[in-house]
Parts: sequence; structure tokens; C-alpha cells
Amino acid sequence: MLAEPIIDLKDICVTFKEDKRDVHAVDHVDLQINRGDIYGVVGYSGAGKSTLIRVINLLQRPTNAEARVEVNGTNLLGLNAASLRDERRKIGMIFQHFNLMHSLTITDNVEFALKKSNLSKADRKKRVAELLELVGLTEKANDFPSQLSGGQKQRVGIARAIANRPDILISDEATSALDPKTTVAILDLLADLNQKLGLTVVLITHEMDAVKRICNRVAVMEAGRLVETGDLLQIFSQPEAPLTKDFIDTTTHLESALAAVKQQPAIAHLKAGSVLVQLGYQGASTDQPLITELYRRFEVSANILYGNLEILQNTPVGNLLVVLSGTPKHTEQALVFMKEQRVSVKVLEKGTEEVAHD
Ligand SMILES: Nc1ncnc2c1ncn2[C@@H]1O[C@H](COP(=O)(O)OP(=O)(O)OP(=O)(O)O)[C@@H](O)[C@H]1O
Repeated sequence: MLAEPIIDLKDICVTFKEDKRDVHAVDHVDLQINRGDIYGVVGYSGAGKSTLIRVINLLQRPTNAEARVEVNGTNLLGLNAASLRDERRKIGMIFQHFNLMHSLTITDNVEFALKKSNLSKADRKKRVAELLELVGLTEKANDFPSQLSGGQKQRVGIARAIANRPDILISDEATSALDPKTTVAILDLLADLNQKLGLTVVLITHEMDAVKRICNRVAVMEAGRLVETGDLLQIFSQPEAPLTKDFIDTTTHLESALAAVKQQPAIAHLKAGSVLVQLGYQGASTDQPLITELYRRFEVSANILYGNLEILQNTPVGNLLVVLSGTPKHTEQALVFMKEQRVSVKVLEKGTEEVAHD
């Protein structure tokens, strides 16, 4: 299927003036999100994620003249106030702090979102019941927000955000206040709505675990800029920007393992013919009995110091830190062989110390 952009942001800048100082919250960003994507925008606090994402529905206007904001094929910057209101209704939003009305029941909170719709009172009731069922809250219809857990409150937020059948749902740190188990349940609900309703989801988060669980594409943001964008699998298996590596490490712990491994005396004094390598593999390449093959073909032994395996979008993605040892010539041949097996090979340390001869 051909990817069809539903959100197309071009050359977006947002500059705030603060005490005569310019804060470049978003700095010349291009972002394209396809229909049906679950697109993660990840970055630390202050990176500019919320500001960028608020540009999608023009809650925040770009501050440069060159910017273009196209959603569903419409240039939002060219619309009058009434048309913009209509377009905004096609973009739902959920937040960290739920923003529910405490004096209204769950049913009334959700129905409030339908106030501007053309539905009759009876149809509105029907739609609310449908929405509460979709988010698993039918039993709580007549409760008040104070009677709900955090996860249930966020389910109300989601029901309200999708009440007008939007094409896009923006989640701005919507799981940041939730415990890990509830976070997973809410993320799975978003993935479920993406599948059932064809909803495009934009997930802003500082948690790579959330991205890993449900996103198919990722943008990494730092100081107002996107430092890396790509498919989840590509970003996880071959991250380029140092910040991306940092984020991935929060779930794989590879960089921390490497730092610990490099402290070991045996690694600091590798013998000639020994190399410390990082092997990365995905999908079918994990099925190869690689390590056995290295010994069989080249008499190169492999000492695995650290390994990790993730299942991303039903595909195994793994990393190993390994010391290969053999004669210098055989080790080189083993490295070439592994590259031919669709394994990414990064040589981290090469032994230079002479092997003692008795
Ligand atoms: N209305 C505003 N006026 C002045 N500066 C602002 C305003 N909104 C955001 N900023 C600044 O813009 C930068 C980006 O903020 P933004 O909230 O977009 O980041 P973020 O990545 O979403 O972080 P967080 O997760 O903490 O909200 C920060 O330096 C912030 O202080």
C-alpha cells in the first residue's frame, strides 16, 4: 500500500520571546506522518515536542512566514476561524493530566465533546455508550472522575478525544502519570483504536519503552530539531544520533553494558587476533547458528559478554557484545563472513598485545 501523508509540516519554526531572549522552541522542522501510522516523537523535557505537536492543530502557530501546515490535504494556515474549528474537530488530543470536568459524570464528560455535533440527544447518548464500550468503561458510566483510577480517567480522556470520529489522535505524555502496568494497558488501547478505527496516532513521550511497544515510526527531538527520524526497526537496529542511542539504551542497556565491559582488564589488554565486536541482527539472521559456524569455518571462538533481544513489530532485533579470538587472519575472515550473513558488525576494540610464545 502506498503511504499517504496525513500530516505534512514543512519548515516549522516557533520562537518565543522571553526576557528579550529568543527561545527557539521549534527550529526549522519538517515532519511527515502517514495515514495509519503510530508515530512517536521522543525527546527529553524542553526539547520542543509539545510545541511542535501543537502546531498540527494550530493551537500553536508557527512564527515564521515560510512554514506550511498541511493536514488531510488542507493547508490549515490558509483557513478562516470557522473552517479551522471544523478541521480541529478531526484531530483529537489527550494529555498527561486528563483535564476532566470533576462535577460531571463520565457519561456527561464524554457527551460534552459532542455538544457541537449535529447529533440528536438520543444519538448522542447512543454514541457515548458506544465510546465507553470501546474504551472498556461501560460499568463506570454514572461515576464521577474522582471515583476512577488514573488509567480509567485516561480512558475517559480517550473516549472524549475520539467522540467526533477524528482521523488523528495526539497523545501528549498521556501515560507519563501512570504506573507501568496501566501505561501498557493504555498504549495497547491506542494500538487497538489505530487498528479498529484506522486512527493515526501521534505519541509524544520521553519514554522509549512506550515508543517500542506501539509505534511504527519515530522522530527523536533535541533543542527544537529532529535529530533522527525513521522506522522503529531501523532506529532500533541502527541508531545514528548520540541522543537516539541514549534513548534506545534506556530500554536495551547496551551502552551501559559496553561501558562496564570496557572496564574489564581482559578487554583493556586484548591480544592480537582478538576483537571486541557489537553484533546487531534482526529477523531471519537470528536463526543462523552463527557462533558455531565461526568456530567450524575459521576456528574463531566467541565469548558472549552481553546480549539482548527485543521483539519489535513481531520481528526479533538483537544485540550482542562478543570477544572473537583466533589468529589475526582468521578473525578478519570471520568478520567478513558475519557481514555476509546480514549481521551488522561494529568493531569496538582490536587487540594489539603480542601473544606470549613459550
Ligand atoms: N509559551 C511559552 N513561552 C515561552 N517559552 C516557552 C513557551 N512554551 C514553551 N516554551 C519553551 O520552549 C521550549 C520547548 O518547550 P516544550 O514544552 O515544547 O518542550 P517539551 O519537549 O514538550 O518538554 P515537556 O515534556 O517538558 O513539556 C522550552 O525551552 C520551553 O521553556
